[in-house]
Amino acid sequence: MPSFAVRYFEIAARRSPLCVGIDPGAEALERWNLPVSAEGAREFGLRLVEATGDHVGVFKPQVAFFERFGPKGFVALADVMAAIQAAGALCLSDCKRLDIDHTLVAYADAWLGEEAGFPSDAITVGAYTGAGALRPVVTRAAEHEAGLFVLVRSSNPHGTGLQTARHADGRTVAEELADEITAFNREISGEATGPIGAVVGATADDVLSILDRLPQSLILAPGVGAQGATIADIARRFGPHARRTLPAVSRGVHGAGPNAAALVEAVLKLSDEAARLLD
Ligand SMILES: O=C(O)c1cc(=O)[nH]c(=O)n1[C@@H]1O[C@H](COP(=O)(O)O)[C@@H](O)[C@H]1O
Repeated sequence: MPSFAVRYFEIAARRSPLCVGIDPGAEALERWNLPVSAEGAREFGLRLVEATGDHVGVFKPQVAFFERFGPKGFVALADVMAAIQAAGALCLSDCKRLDIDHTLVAYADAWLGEEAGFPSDAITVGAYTGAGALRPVVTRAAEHEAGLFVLVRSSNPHGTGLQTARHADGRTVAEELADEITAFNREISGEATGPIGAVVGATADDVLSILDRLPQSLILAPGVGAQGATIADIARRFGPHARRTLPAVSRGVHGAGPNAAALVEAVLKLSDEAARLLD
């Protein structure tokens, strides 16, 4: 199987570079006249994938919105993941796992590879325990041609202080993490795009020095739509790095629902902007 990056570039060219989030929060479920339950979350995900699946390259189910319903929520998540796969799209499971290396092995078992509980094309992870702690999950991702997206610069205002704090050598915490990601990617993939991507919010203004340090990473850019950023903001803020960026949109798409035609229209409008502005 080709690497996650190769699979992404292929489907982005054929369908869209957009990453559509599946976030069945209570407000979204009520808007779609669905019960706030595991069944409602399942229906929400299945309808979104059914309506837009032909046009979307990557779906990103946010695991918390399923996990909140306990075991039934996890069954619902598995059904939605199966629908994503059946639609020929990539599944980026937004589970944001984070721990010491020993425990991350169990998370890798849960999310990466055919034998995993929730086999995903890619997942999101945190790195507060240090990039070195990610090694087992990096190894697993590389073995299974899966992708990892490490949270480097978040889209929310609360992360700024922590992520832009400076080391004695002058690099910010986010820049140091970016360097470590690139070192991993070089080790695994030589000069090619590696399995380790980065999450860099579309809302942040100070990201070029981070992106310059991530030449071999795909970039997941949440914050478009409900959090106030636009695709044009990504083009402006990310500069030459925009062409390997997945703009991530959740409420900005499903807020157009539940009507299927309106969902498709929202996806096509954003996809068209992304194809024009991010290339
Ligand atoms: O990793 C993420 O996807 C993520 C990182 C981040 O810094 N900010 C952020 O909003 N996200 C996720 O991206 C999605 C954004 O949703 P919307 O604001 O509705 O488009 C949510 O699922 C968030 O959990």
